[in-house]
Amino acid sequence: MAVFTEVEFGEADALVQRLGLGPLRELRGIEGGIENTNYFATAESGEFVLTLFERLSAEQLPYYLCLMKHLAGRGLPVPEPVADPAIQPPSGHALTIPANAPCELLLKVAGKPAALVQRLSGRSELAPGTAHCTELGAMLARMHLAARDFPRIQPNLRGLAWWNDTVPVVLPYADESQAALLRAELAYQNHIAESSAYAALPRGPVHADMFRDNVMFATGEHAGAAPRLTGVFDFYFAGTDTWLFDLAVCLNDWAIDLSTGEHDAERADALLAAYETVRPLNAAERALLPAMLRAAALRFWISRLWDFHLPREASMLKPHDPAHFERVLRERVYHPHVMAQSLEPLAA
Ligand SMILES: Nc1ncnc2c1ncn2[C@@H]1O[C@H](COP(=O)(O)OP(=O)(O)O)[C@@H](O)[C@H]1O
Ligand SMILES: N[C@@H](CCOP(=O)(O)O)C(=O)O
Repeated sequence: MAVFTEVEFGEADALVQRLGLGPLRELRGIEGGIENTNYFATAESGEFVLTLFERLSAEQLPYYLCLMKHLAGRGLPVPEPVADPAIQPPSGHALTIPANAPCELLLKVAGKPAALVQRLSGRSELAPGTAHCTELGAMLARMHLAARDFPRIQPNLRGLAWWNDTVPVVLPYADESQAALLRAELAYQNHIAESSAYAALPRGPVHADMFRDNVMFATGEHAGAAPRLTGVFDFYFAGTDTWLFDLAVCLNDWAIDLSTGEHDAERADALLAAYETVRPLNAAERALLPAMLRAAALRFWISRLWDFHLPREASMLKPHDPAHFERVLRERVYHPHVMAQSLEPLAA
């Protein structure tokens, strides 16, 4: 469970009343999550999630919150943040908004930057089948397209620069074989990032952490009904990056056997085919998919090593297992062609 900062009921009540949502009825710390403090907040006018940001700064947050609002406005199942009526949204032409321009969605609670977002319905499916992967793949592609005209730009803060900074920090905790793999993979990813094929990849705002536990499906529908995706949350690792990296993050979580780290071809096929019904991959993306699957595995191996060996204080905390992404990375390095048969031949 992760509540790094305790919030007084009275302070949360004053906030929801100021935002015009009526009195607060209940405030409950949320289990799960490792980055931020989260509470379910039930107010007279509805159900919300109150998030206090523990690592991200007030300069970085407008990008995430405005992206959520942008996507919700385009009909994507994303929690819409509640605006503070006391803050003027930036004016001017949408294309000119700097990433850190003042944002009416950014609040302050217990001295920390915070947001209050709509609570989504549904439940995460931690053992997804092909039908869940189909829903996910189509939604991911729709999200990429819907974010194309989002007017702020902010790099993926857990991208290559962060990997280069953080690998030396975690190396002292790695054994010889792990250290060799971390160094070799980092060198490989730096090499890929300098290639012309990489420069040709389409990019835009991406979620970059769309794991099983950050997606919800409808509950209570009749037995045998096809799964229906009802929400995606936790946009706080989002950033401007390649769409292919985002797809690779999903494949490495939704289409992997969690006990072995092995590729699951059926689920991968379903996810990729659904993605391509909305947005077919181009030739550069097809060529670099194996490299991006490795990049996505490396990214989460590093962050898990970092969280595991350099933990923060928390009154409720459940760390993720770094060894899982070490296994996934080894699988991706040893079996680079597993996705080849999932890619439909390019139309002539
Ligand atoms: N908008 C939302 N609607 C419903 N539940 C949410 C929402 N946001 C977060 N949650 C719940 O809170 C938990 C932790 O949120 P998460 O964003 O993953 O935390 P962290 O940012 O710390 O990783 C999720 O597993 C989910 O149960
Ligand atoms: N999904 C990442 C870490 C972030 O955790 P989340 O609970 O915020 O999704 C991982 O599994 O390492």
